[in-house]
Amino acid sequence: TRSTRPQRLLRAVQKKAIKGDPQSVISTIDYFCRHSEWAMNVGDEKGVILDSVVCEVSPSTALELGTYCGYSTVRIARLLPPGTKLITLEFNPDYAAVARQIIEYSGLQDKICLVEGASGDLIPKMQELFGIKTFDFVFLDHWKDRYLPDIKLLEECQLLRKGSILLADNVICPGTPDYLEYVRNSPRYESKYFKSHLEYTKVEDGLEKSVFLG
Ligand SMILES: O=C(NCCO)c1cc(-c2ccc(F)cc2)cc(O)c1O
Ligand SMILES: [Mg+2]
Repeated sequence: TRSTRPQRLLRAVQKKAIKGDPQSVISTIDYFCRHSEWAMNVGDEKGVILDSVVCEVSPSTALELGTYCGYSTVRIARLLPPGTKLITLEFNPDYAAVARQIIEYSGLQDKICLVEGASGDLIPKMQELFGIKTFDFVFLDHWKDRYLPDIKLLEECQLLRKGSILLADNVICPGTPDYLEYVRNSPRYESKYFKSHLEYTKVEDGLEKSVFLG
């Protein structure tokens, strides 16, 4: 049967990227998605904003919701200080299987822990599974209708601390209106919008950066 889009993206990485070189994995995926087949990675334009926030926060503990093929996972992990771990959650087993191979190809597997399952089920288990007390940084890039329930869950599970940074992809396209309304109006968050474009297109999209105030 016909290969899937994630499998074709993985094949491009295995064919064109330099093994053990995260930047070449990132560049190969961006080239493939721009010139061969669009895919829903955060991409190079929004990726530069993601990089700058990760460098600014320099997190000791980081969580990504929505791995997909591992593009942003590699983008984030390549910037993390030694000894820090990025936990990434993916519901779709086919996406997770490709992401594991792309993460391994990049050589960053020791900085990344990919967990398969629903974020709503896994978030309450972060303390027991990983001994995590709080997250310094959370990147939201999964189902857009899960952004709001999942940050409320992070609050309830006391996984956010004063100064924790949330960075959300796709707040315009496909859009996360209920999440935006919440973080922009809640007294518990200070929020800022970084205008950009939907990956590999001219369509408007952007990232919302929100600081949890405790
Ligand atoms: O659903 C998304 N992510 C979760 C996957 O499990 C997602 C979708 C899109 C997108 C798709 C179709 C379109 F027409 C426009 C945007 C973009 C993204 O960056 C995304 O993260
Ligand atoms: Mg996205």
